Order: sequence, then structure tokens, then C-alpha cells
Amino acid sequence: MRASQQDFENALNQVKLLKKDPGNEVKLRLYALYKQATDGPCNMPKPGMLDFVNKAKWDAWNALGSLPKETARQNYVDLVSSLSSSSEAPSQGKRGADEKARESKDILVTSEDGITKITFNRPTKKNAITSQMYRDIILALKNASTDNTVMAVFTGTGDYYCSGNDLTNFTSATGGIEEAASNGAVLLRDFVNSFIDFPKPLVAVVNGPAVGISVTLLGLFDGVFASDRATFHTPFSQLGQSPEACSSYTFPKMMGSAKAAEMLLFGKKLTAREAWAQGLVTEVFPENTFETEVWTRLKTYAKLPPNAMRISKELIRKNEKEKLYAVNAEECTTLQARWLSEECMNAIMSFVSRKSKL
Ligand SMILES: CCCCCCCCCCC/C=C/C(=O)SCCNC(=O)CCNC(=O)[C@H](O)C(C)(C)COP(=O)(O)OP(=O)(O)OC[C@H]1O[C@@H](n2cnc3c(N)ncnc32)[C@H](O)[C@@H]1OP(=O)(O)O
Repeated sequence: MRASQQDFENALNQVKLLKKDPGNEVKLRLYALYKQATDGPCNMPKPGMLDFVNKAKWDAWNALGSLPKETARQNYVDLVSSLSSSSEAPSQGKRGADEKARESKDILVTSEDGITKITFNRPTKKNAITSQMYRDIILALKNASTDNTVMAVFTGTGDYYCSGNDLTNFTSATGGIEEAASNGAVLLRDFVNSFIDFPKPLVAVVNGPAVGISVTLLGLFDGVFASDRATFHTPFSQLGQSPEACSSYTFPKMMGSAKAAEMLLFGKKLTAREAWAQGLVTEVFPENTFETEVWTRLKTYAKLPPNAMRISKELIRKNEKEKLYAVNAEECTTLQARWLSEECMNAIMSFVSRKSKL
């Protein structure tokens, strides 16, 4: 839900009431988001190099580029509410730019060397994404879009990159199935929009097999580095479901309709090299040197001028944005109906109730 004028005013009042003095970095983010929300993109003349205070303010505001006023307002409200809750929980450590930053159980978020690393961290379930993990990722991307890191990188703990949506999300939801489907569609739309909106380079380090939504999202990434052990599988028809994360648009555009249908309709699982040949993967690395090679590469990329990368990304993506929002909305409406279908319910029940393989 977008922040209303009232939310914004409440946030402004709350800043005055915050008991805990936020650090300079947070103050600068608050300043920049406030200016962007009220005045739009940075219109302040660039201060001289020795005018440190105004230069820091200018840098923070200018780094927001053409972030829409509405989004800046929302980010401001979210930042204030996260500060308010952390002031109520004094045991939480201070957030620094180049240190391990935020942690939740199943999604790890760290910032180091200018990179926000977001890790699917549920290896016993092959990193399947729960409802809470969707929400954690939305928040992590929102924070990373305005902090001082240069890019965001997704990866997985253990042998899998991610096994897609946790198929028990619906069976464990409280309330009726229709309500769960409706809530699921809203959550999914917000989740995918947070990838469409992410302003900095977005990279996936695909350390192992990827299934479902973790594959379809890759069409919204700027770089996909895969181990040669990775596979890419979207078994939507088998699950009685339909594609999401704008893949009904990005996949045919990227690989042509025949190859997109092979994945999205017939559920063909691709090897890393096949995915590379279809343009879904940027580069494939041998498993034994994968981590070292990829992270060395990413650290080099993270030293490139951040504003240039952000502006170039905006140029590459901006003509597609409205289309992507529309595709996302339509896919979510379609899925909401699919989740209530017999085909889908049967598929989910058969996964949930499958016998032990022993
Ligand atoms: C209130 C509403 C909330 C809604 C939330 C929003 C909804 C957004 C939905 C977006 C649409 C997304 C679609 C998709 O992503 S479709 C793809 C879904 N994923 C799958 O179909 C994969 C299912 N899993 C498997 O096929 C196999 O587990 C896999 C091939 C991945 C691995 O097989 P393997 O034999 O190697 O390992 P296990 O099967 O023994 O798995 C180990 C344990 O992990 C559990 N597991 C794995 N994947 C999932 C999953 N996707 N969901 C839930 N659990 C998963 C598996 O059950 C094992 O658990 P146990 O050890 O406890 O048995």
C-alpha cells in the first residue's frame, strides 16, 4: 500500500519524537528522502569539495536520481517506522555501511564492499520462500535502494539457490482459501514490483538449482552468474499454476516464444549452459571456482561509479516499466484464480502429502 499524506505527516512528526539519535548516515538518508519526496530530484547546486556538510547532503539527495516523489515518500515513512521500532528494541546493534547489517532467520542481509548481499537461508527446505521471506525481501530491497551500497546480489545457502514458492504457504495460511489467494496475490504483486523498481544493479549468484519464482524473477535482473551445477526449472503446468514475475513477457522477449513455452508451459528444466544459450544467464562458471571468480568480479563491478550505473540502468529499463507493472498485475490476478483451481489444489496437496522417499 502506498503512503498517504497522513502517513507522511505522521512520519515527519515521529522523526521529531525519535528518542534515539539516528547516526549521520541515517540522518542523510532521511534528509535525502524528505527532499526527494517534497521537491523531486536534486535541484541544489553542487557544493564545493570543502563544504563537507552540504556536499554530503547533496551526494545523498543526488544519489536518489529520478526516484518518484511517491516512492521517496513511501521509503521515508518505512525508514522512520523501522527507526521507531529499533528504538523500541535497544538490543539491536547499530547499522553501519560496511558491516553485517540486518538479519532475519531465513533471509540474511549483509552489506560489504559496497554490495548488499541477500541470501535465501533455509537450506533444509532447499530455500523455499515463505510468506515472511517475501516480506523480508521487499524490505531488504527497499533499504538497499537508498543506502550507500552500489548493487544488490541474491544467492542461496547450501546446495540449492532456491526451490521457489514454499508450497505450504497456502495450506498453512489462517482463514479461508479465497482469503489466502487474495492475500497471496497482493503480496506477490508488491514483491515483484520491488524488483521492477530496484534502481541499482541487481545480480543473481545462482549457486545451485533454481525453481519457480526464483527463475522467473531472473528476467528482471541485470546480471545472472551461474554455477555449472545450477538448473532452471519452472514447473507451472505441473502445479496447475501460471507464470509470474513478468516472465510471461520477459521470457518470450528474451528467448523467443518457442523456447519460452518450453520452459513456462511444458516445464522443461534447463541446464546452466542451456539457460545461458537462451539469454537467461550472463555467464556460467565451473562449480569448483564459482564463488571465488564471481565474487572477485562483483567486487570489481561494485567499484564502478555508482551514479553512472544507476543512470544507465534507468535508461535501459525505463521504457519497459509501465508495461512490467501491467504484466505483473495481470499475472497476479490470473494466479489468484489458479490457486483456487482443482488442478492447483491437487498438485499442492500431492506435494504436501507425499510419502517419505525411504
Ligand atoms: C497467505 C498466502 C501467502 C502466499 C505467498 C505468496 C505466494 C506467491 C507465489 C508465487 C508463485 C510462485 C510459484 C513457484 O515458485 S512454483 C515452484 C514451487 N516449487 C516447487 O514446485 C518445488 C517443490 N520441491 C521439489 O520439487 C523438491 O523438493 C526439490 C526438487 C526442490 C528438491 O528435491 P529433493 O529430493 O532433493 O529434496 P526434498 O524434496 O527432500 O526437499 C527437502 C525438504 O525441502 C522441502 N521443500 C523443498 N522445496 C519446497 C517447496 N517449494 N515448498 C515447500 N517445501 C519444500 C521438502 O518438502 C523437504 O522437506 P522435509 O525434509 O520436511 O520433507
